[in-house]
Amino acid sequence: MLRPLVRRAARAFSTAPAASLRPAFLSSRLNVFVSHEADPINGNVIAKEIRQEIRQDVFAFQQRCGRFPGLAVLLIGERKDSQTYVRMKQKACDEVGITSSTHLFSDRVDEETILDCINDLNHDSSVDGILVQLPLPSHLNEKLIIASCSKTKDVDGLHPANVGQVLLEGSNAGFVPCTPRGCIELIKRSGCSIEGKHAVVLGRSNIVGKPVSLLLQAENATVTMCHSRTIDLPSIVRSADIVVAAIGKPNFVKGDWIKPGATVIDVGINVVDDPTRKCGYRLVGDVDFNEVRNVAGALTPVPGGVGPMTIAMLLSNTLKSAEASVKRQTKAKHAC
Ligand SMILES: Nc1nc2c(c(=O)[nH]1)N[C@@H](CN(C=O)c1ccc(C(=O)N[C@@H](CCC(=O)O)C(=O)O)cc1)CN2
Ligand SMILES: [Mg+2]
Repeated sequence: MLRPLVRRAARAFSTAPAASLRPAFLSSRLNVFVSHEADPINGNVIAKEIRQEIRQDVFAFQQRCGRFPGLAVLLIGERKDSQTYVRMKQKACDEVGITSSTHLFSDRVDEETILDCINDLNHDSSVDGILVQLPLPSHLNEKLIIASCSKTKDVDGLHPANVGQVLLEGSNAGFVPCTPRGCIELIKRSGCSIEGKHAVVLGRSNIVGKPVSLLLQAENATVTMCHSRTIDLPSIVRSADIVVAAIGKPNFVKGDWIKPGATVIDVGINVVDDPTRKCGYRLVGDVDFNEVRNVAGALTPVPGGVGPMTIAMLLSNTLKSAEASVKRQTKAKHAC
């Protein structure tokens, strides 16, 4: 039976060595495989703790600087999932005291209108962060639109200058993309040290696979990046101490691919039919949770794993941007 996530969550915060370090093992005396259920890494609980920390820092910022940090989100088109994520971002901003505005556009909007809006936001001193919700309708040039956001307000960390910074600086970069940063936080807070470990990343997207590989490498993991053309994926995954799955295929990673005791981070959010539910569907990750939980040392669920961390990291990046903006203004004042 699945252990309740909330009951197990305390372990994620504990500074004591987590049970995630206690792998499934072959008992030397009995020489039998002792089955072990993975520690669920509770992203909801960890993200809530982070939001509480951010809320305190936001109010301290307001006391010091006389204003709240501001985030502007552009939502283009009618995708239900994007609408949900943008609503979640607004709610999280409200909770921590970040001022948020949402700019809605029809899915037939022309590129010029989007670029004009971004240009206005680039010059609006009450806006510290600009985020363009992805994916975009296919007629829009995603690269151009992202690159048109000021790199000093790119709280998604997707502007080419910020992508380059992650390559050069790892987690010390100005804006680290939210989902990859959330993955690293979850690994660390689950009690798993990254240094010296073999990390296998499934997927090579710009938004997750590539940056999370760089961050893991910067934390001194030995990283193998796998993708749709990788030969014999299961045997590579089997050699991993840490697996990050971001391949976009429901229940793709199976239990017998996992080294006993490994830490498994599931980035996938896939919708599958479920006639037993009123809504007719449910969300599953890229990892076959029911199989992998019997082998892994620690495992993120979907929902309630990486997703909530993405939003917590966005709030953190927005506050960071506001602080950097105030620093730049103070420096410019003193230079006069
Ligand atoms: N500009 C961006 N676009 C997109 C990003 C991004 O980081 N920047 N990431 C994803 C979507 N996303 C945020 O935008 C996101 C996805 C999922 C969640 C989340 O918390 N999911 C919940 C389940 C929610 C549900 O019930 O539907 C969970 O996993 O528990 C947050 C943010 C693509 N686009
Ligand atoms: Mg891929």
